[in-house]
Amino acid sequence: MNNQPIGFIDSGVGGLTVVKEALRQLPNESVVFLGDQARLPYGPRPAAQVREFTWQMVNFQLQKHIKMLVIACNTATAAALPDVRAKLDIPVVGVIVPGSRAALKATKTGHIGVIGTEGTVTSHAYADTIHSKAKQVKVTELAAPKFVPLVESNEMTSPVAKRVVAETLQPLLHQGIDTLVMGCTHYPLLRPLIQNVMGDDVTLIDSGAETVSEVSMLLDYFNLAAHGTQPATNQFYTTGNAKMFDLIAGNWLNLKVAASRVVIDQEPTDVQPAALKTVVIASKNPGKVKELAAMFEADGLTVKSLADFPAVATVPETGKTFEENARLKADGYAKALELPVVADDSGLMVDALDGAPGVFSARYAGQGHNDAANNAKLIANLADVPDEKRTATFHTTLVFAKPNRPAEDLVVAGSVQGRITGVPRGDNGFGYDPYFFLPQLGKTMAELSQNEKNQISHRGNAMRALEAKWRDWYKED
Ligand SMILES: O=P(O)(O)OP(=O)(O)OP(=O)(O)OC[C@H]1O[C@@H](n2cnc3c(O)ncnc32)[C@H](O)[C@@H]1O
Ligand SMILES: [Mg+2]
Repeated sequence: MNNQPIGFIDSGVGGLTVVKEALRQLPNESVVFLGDQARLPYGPRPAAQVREFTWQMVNFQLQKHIKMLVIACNTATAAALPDVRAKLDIPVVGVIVPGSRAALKATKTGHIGVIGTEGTVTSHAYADTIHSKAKQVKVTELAAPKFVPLVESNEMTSPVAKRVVAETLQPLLHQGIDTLVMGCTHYPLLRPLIQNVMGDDVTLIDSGAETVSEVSMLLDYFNLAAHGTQPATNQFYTTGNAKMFDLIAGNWLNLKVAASRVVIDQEPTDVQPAALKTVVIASKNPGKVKELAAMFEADGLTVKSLADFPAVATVPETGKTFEENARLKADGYAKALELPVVADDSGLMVDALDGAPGVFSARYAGQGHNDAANNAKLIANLADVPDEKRTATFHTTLVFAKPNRPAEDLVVAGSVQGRITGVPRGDNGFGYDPYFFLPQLGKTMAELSQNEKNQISHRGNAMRALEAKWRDWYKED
């Protein structure tokens, strides 16, 4: 009997699929989980580097006095399990043998498919393990390098994920494969998509979940199981972004965790692949988010908005200018989320109303304000103003902020002139768009497509100013 925790390590959040199964099957056991999100994905890295990183995680876990170690990562298991097992005097469990065993049990056709990272697939760890037990079984291995970035950027159900999964798995179809090993602990988070492409006749093997049965057996064999007399305690650590970690754990695994960020290597880590970089558009206005997202997505960044972070406290817009408010929002949310943030403060300035509603554009109608009420108030206030005096300007200030470094904010602005009509036109856009008439086009802003609006709008102009500068600014560190 032993109340010390079991250590779990992975390159990212994928290993949590194993932890979740452990919490279910072994509720008395305490868990220490460490994900090396700052350096994922491990898949494309050389085996020697994966081994080095794995040892850094192992050393962190040893300081937590673990009684058993689970390498909840296929890439790390393939690269480092024999080495780690040889040097530690506690039991060390990998995910490849349990996954292989379960696949052998499930297959009837004798043809097993294995999907994994490049590292796992080129090591042939699954094929070798399966063949060491049953030579006649056919094994087809396929690398799915795009899956881990999808999961780590919280894109599990997006149309992109659907397309990537369908395209990746094509080579495995119509070959007589009746069992498919999800040879990466991130993949169970894509399980519905994978099952959908492979068809209901194919049995999916969750190698991580299978591993927990092995852990359970070893606890008994070595007489290491917890007493169950005191409540289990679970600790979660990441080398990356703790908020993102908690979000994925909560949304997808229903695990309420509050991860802590830790540093396990003293050397500065190398740059994360662009696909894993995230920028948050700190706005609650879906119209704005839609207009701003395209620019960053085109650069391969993952774009989030405040809708992805429902728990974050709203930053009050107490500034007197667009810039003050945009800075408040950008700095406030960047600090709270520990991520790069773009904030937009914008509004309509009507000359006949001395620049109103200005920074109060969103709240013009007061309590219970919304677009319709704001527009109604605007039109009422302009009732006696003749057409030629109804000139107005839309303005946007954009502020790009890095976490905890407000002094380095990147600030740009853009505007567009027009006239406030009496009769609304068009269904596109948002806010005051149906009343904002562009004489040169003979249309209101709401009669333009998204693309057309971006070409002439205040936000489009500000985005072009940002476009010219942000990459250099973003790279500086
Ligand atoms: O603060 P966030 O969460 O970003 O969202 P918000 O809608 O409150 O945004 P602001 O505080 O910057 O207020 C801007 C208001 O100005 C108006 N507005 C800004 N850009 C507009 C556009 O492109 N078309 C129409 N109305 C716009 C609209 O009423 C917005 O609610
Ligand atoms: Mg606002």
